[in-house]
Amino acid sequence: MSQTLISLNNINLAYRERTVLSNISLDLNPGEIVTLIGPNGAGKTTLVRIVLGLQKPDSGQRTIKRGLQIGYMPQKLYVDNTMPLTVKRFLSLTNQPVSDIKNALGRTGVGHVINSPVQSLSGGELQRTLLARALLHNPHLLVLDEPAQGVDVNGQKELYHLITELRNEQGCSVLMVSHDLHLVMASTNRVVCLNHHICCSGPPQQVRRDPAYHKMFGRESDELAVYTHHHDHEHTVDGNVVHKADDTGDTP
Ligand SMILES: Nc1ncnc2c1ncn2[C@@H]1O[C@H](COP(=O)(O)OP(=O)(O)OP(=O)(O)O)[C@@H](O)[C@H]1O
Repeated sequence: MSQTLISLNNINLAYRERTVLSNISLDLNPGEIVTLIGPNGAGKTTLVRIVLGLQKPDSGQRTIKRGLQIGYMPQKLYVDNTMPLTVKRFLSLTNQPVSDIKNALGRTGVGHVINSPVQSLSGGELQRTLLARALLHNPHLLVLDEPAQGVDVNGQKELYHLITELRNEQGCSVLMVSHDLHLVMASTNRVVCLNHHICCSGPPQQVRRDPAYHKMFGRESDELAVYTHHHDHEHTVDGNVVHKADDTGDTP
């Protein structure tokens, strides 16, 4: 993996015998924006935690390029409402100089919130503050877990556009989790559809025509894509794969 930033090979993980991740192999390459999509409980955050090295898989290998800097934007931020915490103080916990904090907030479009309490931020301001925090580490890889949550549709488009701009400026790679393929289409090089295992992956235009993608997102996805094959497997409620008895083998 000379060029690859992080490589996952045959990752498996179960919680109390419930399969959460099955046979996941994934390479993250320089400069790529990779979007992980999948239904609630599909294992996206768990996979992100494995990528970050915060969670150990039951089996499989994670290989990381030496010296790789990762900036992480978590899905949720828990801040005690009784604890006074300004954005400046919150970002100072990264031990970065105030000038860098100001620059990062300015770059994500929220320089004006530097002295505001974190608890008072709007959904969009909070997401941009968390993005600024991830940028403070000058990352080679930005890992963003649902970066546009709590943001209205126009704000989401702007945020995904900003993520692409940051990738272009900084030359970093991006791994992000999203539920909205139609919104991330323009900002993504590769989509990985996860439902405990990788159901399909590829450029967004290809994935949105994939029957596995339709199977996963149901009627909502019908407006976006056209069936060309049939899906070769079903999922039980606990996410395990059951191959169809009459499968003819024309898998996507
Ligand atoms: N520490 C844990 N102990 C037991 N089960 C867990 C643990 N962490 C996650 N799980 C379970 O693993 C499954 C996958 O969770 P995960 O958070 O990775 O899904 P997700 O795809 O990110 O979901 P969402 O889209 O709702 O955020 C869920 O059923 C969850 O309840």
